[in-house]
Amino acid sequence: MARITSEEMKERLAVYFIMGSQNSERPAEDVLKEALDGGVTLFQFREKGSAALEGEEKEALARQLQRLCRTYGVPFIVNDDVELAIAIDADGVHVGQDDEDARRVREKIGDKILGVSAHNVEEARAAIEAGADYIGVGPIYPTRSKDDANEAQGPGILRHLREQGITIPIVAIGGITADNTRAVIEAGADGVSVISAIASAPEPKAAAAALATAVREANLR
Ligand SMILES: Nc1nc(C(F)(F)F)ncc1COP(=O)(O)OP(=O)(O)O
Ligand SMILES: [Mg+2]
Repeated sequence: MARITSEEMKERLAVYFIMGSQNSERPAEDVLKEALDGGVTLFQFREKGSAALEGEEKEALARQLQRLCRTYGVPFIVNDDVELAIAIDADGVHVGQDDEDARRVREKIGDKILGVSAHNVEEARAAIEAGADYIGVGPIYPTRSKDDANEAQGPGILRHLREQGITIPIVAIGGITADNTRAVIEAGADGVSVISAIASAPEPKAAAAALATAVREANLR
């Protein structure tokens, strides 16, 4: 299997749903199915928080959600846990600045998708050097989904990265909704990643569809 192309990566980043067992009162599988029906293009399993599953329970949930994504042809990305991603043959991993070194992760995962969090030009350039296929930039707006999140940066960081010649596929993260999606796409993001905008929505399918429409319309401008 070859590395994903930049063009396909950008398409996959359009509506990037992220969740784990702690992000909804409902079973994760039910929420994910509705999100996939609504048009989610990429999924990240992010199992974090004080009551996060561990060990066999975490792997069992990962495999369950991976199976669901496979039926929709949507790539399955694992957050932080590189060993789990390899054990279940996930489609990729996402690591942040405080996780395993991205260069080391690239060596371990071969051609799988590698996503890296970046907050500035230096971190973006380092991620590219390390072999990232995309970078997650944010939090763009205040978020309640990550208790150790940095200060919200606003869409300006996206514009700044593009002005500094960063051309790697970028997904915006942090407080993203269908209402602010146009601003982040116009500022230079290729897609949006969300947790609560879908996982906490009364209708995850409609929420995913609204995000997909907002990204599509912003790209037409
Ligand atoms: N999980 C993420 N996914 C993305 C993605 F690009 F995929 F949208 N961007 C950023 C993060 C944040 O990654 P990190 O800084 O390690 O914190 P955590 O492990 O708590 O998520
Ligand atoms: Mg992390």
